[in-house]
Parts: sequence; structure tokens; C-alpha cells
Amino acid sequence: MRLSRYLLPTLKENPAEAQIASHRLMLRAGLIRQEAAGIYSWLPAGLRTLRKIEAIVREEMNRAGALELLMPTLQLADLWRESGRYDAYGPEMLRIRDRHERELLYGPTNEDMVTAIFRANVKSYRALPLNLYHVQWKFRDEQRPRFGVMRGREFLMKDAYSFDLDEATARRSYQRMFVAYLRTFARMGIRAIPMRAETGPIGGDLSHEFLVLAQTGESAVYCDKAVLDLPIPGAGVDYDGDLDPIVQQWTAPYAATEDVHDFERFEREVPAERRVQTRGIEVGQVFYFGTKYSAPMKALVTGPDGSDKPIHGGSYGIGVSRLLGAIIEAGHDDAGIVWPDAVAPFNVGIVDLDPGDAQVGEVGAGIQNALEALGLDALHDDTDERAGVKFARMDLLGLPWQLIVGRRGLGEGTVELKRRATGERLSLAPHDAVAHIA
Ligand SMILES: Nc1ncnc2c1ncn2[C@@H]1O[C@H](COS(=O)(=O)NC(=O)[C@@H](N)CS)[C@@H](O)[C@H]1O
Repeated sequence: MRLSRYLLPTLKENPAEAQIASHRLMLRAGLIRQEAAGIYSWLPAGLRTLRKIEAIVREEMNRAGALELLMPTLQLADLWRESGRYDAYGPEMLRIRDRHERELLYGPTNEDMVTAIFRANVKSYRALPLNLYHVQWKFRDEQRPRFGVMRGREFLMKDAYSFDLDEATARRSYQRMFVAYLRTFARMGIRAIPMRAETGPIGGDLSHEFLVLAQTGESAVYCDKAVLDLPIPGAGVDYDGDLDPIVQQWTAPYAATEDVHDFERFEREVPAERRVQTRGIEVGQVFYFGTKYSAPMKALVTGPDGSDKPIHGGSYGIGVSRLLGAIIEAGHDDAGIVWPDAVAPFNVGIVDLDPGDAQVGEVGAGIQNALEALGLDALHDDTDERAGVKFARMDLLGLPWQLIVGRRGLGEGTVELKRRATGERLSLAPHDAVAHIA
């Protein structure tokens, strides 16, 4: 992609309304634009990262055996009356009337709707276990939307819903999602720690939040340092096997958000030198809630003994749009964003130092083609701005690699490769630089 034909509206100044680094940097790097409180447009570079995050979530959900569908953003109020949640949900729910005065709402979550889909299509326990998920925009009329996409009003969520015959098999579904979440966040280049959590409006009695540790996190968290360096399950993990050892390993060390923190237990169980008290950004949450929806909505299956019984359910959310903010909070410096390789808008920023010089342009274009042939995406700064402006913009945008092409370097047969995260620079022949990145 040539920057001279792209839209990357970077800002020189820090926007006054941005209080935390990720909000500031997403605006300054031209990734998003606020349209209303908590409601954003996703500009081209921001959308590229959003889609890369979504793709990793989708791959790991599919690996764990979940089936993707897509439910609408608008839902009938009557559906929420049936599950008994319509009034309880409160002012966060955006209620809408259509031209026929029908009562609708912009969905904040989909337990009710997915239970209705299940009820209409599944009658026998032989179809279980079943896990249905989608990646869909949600609306929650937050009292105080803030921190940019971190606490928005319209936001992108992956929400999955499991259906099982009984509690024991429902807990296995819960464990599959727990393991899938460990893999998902690790693949994005962040550490998200599972912690015991409150269940809140979703309900149930078993829940874990996955939190990225960051001082700007909204949740105070308490954990045993041991939980911070446990091994991530490999791509070959057997989701049909016994996942209990993995879940036990990750839930044995003390780890709790403030609303379920037990001070005495923390002091008793965790030696002082291993006690971590910090803040975290909740990027995902998993719930087991039994028959909370299937009973009132009569989502029943005929069991092996021939009797009809309500299914045991669980729901599993990931804040896809919130993750851009969380990833930036976990990876930035004074110069700007430092993206993990897997989710950067582009893998490489090619910087032309002498735009208009035929040879420099040719080598830059050749490198871009070579990278794209390797499945890597590159943003080619072919503008005629000063080098200093170009470097500052690339550092702000935070692409993992900068590949600098200039007349002087080419005179010695080299280009310069810079690793954004470490600042390390290498002078290499163009094809060696491409090989080094690949
Ligand atoms: N206002 C918000 N802005 C951005 N992301 C949010 C917001 N509210 C929640 N999220 C993200 O969405 C994830 C799931 O939300 S949740 O309420 O915990 N869970 C559910 O809604 C369940 N239906 C899971 S399927 C959260 O972990 C968080 O990462």
C-alpha cells in the first residue's frame, strides 16, 4: 500500500479529551475518529488491525469446535421479556421503536436470542455439546463512555454460547473456551490472565475474567506471581480430551478481581514476595449459568432417559474492539504504538528517504512486492515529506519493522532495517532485509 494514496490522518498534538495512552495514540495515529460519545468510525489502518484481531479470535474459536453464525444487532423487546431480562437490564439498554411502533432494542448481548435459535432447531441431547458464536456489534448506553474504544457504547464483541445436557458436560464446554482464550490472547502478543470474577447481569455462579495487566486498567486485581508465566496450550491441544489439568494449572494460583478478592485467603496462600496487586483491562469473560435462560425460555432437549430437560448453558465474550486499546496499553512508548507482529496494521513500513529518485523508488517497490509475495503487508511511505517527519510518523503508527531505503545506502548496496520494539538497526542488502523480516 502506498501512503501517498492512503488515508492515515495522523495528529501532531495530543487530543485534549484523551486521558490514557491508548486513546491518545489511536486518535493521533489516525486509527479511529469519534462520531459521538463512545461511538467511533474505524479508519483504514485501525480497521486492518481490528480485522486481524477478529481473525485470530475466529481461528481459535473454530479450533475449539465452536460454530460461527451471525445474529442481528436489533432484537425484539418481547424476546427479553420472555427471558425476564427486559426491565432488569436498566438504562444501558438502547430501546427503539420502529415505524409500526414495535418495541426493539440494540442488542447489548445475545443469550436470549441464541437460546431462541437453539430452542427452534435442537430437540435431542444427541446434538450436544453445541457452541454457537458470532462477532457482532453491541450497544450498551454506558453512563460514562471513556478511554476511547476501551469503554465504548457501540463496540465489537465475539460472543459464544454453549449448550449441554447437564452441569458436568457444561463445565467441559467452559473448559474448552477457557483454553481457547489462553491461546487467543497469547497469539495477539499479550498476556491475559484468567481471574475469578463476579457474574453480574449475565448471571450464573462460575465465571472468569481474562485481564491484561496495565496500570490504566479499570479493575483492581490481586494474584500470585506464579500465574504470570504459565505455559500457553499448544496448537495441537486436544479439545475432545481432558482439559482439566490445564484449567487446574491456570486456576490453582490465587488470582481474583477486586469484587471477589478475599484478603485473608490472599495473605494466607500467597507468600509476600509473590503477591501481585495491580490493575487489569478485562478483554474477555467466560460464564457458566446453568438453566438461567433455558428454563424460562423452555429450551429443552429429550435426554437419554426420554425425559425433556432444560439445557445447561454458558456464554463466552471477548472485547474485539476493546483489544486494540488493551494491546496499545500493554505496548507503547514515548514515540507511539509498539504493535505485536500478529496484529499490526502492516508488518513493515517502507520509508523512502529520497522520493523522486528513480532507483530508490524502484528498490522500495521491489521490496514491497517481495514482502507481499511472502504474505506480509507493507505500508510504503512514498510521500515527499522530510525524513524526520516520516520517521516520527512510522514510530507513532508503531509498525513492527521499518525498512529505510535511501540513495546513500543503496550506494553501498544496503537498506536499513529497524525493529520498532527494540530500536535495533541492521544494514543489509535489500533481499537479505526481506529474508530477515520473513
Ligand atoms: N462498553 C464496552 N466497550 C468495549 N468493550 C466492552 C464493553 N463492555 C464489555 N466489553 C467487552 O466485551 C466482553 C464481554 O462482555 S461481557 O459483558 O463480559 N459478557 C457478555 O456480554 C456475555 N454475553 C458473553 S458472551 C468484555 O470482557 C469486554 O472485553
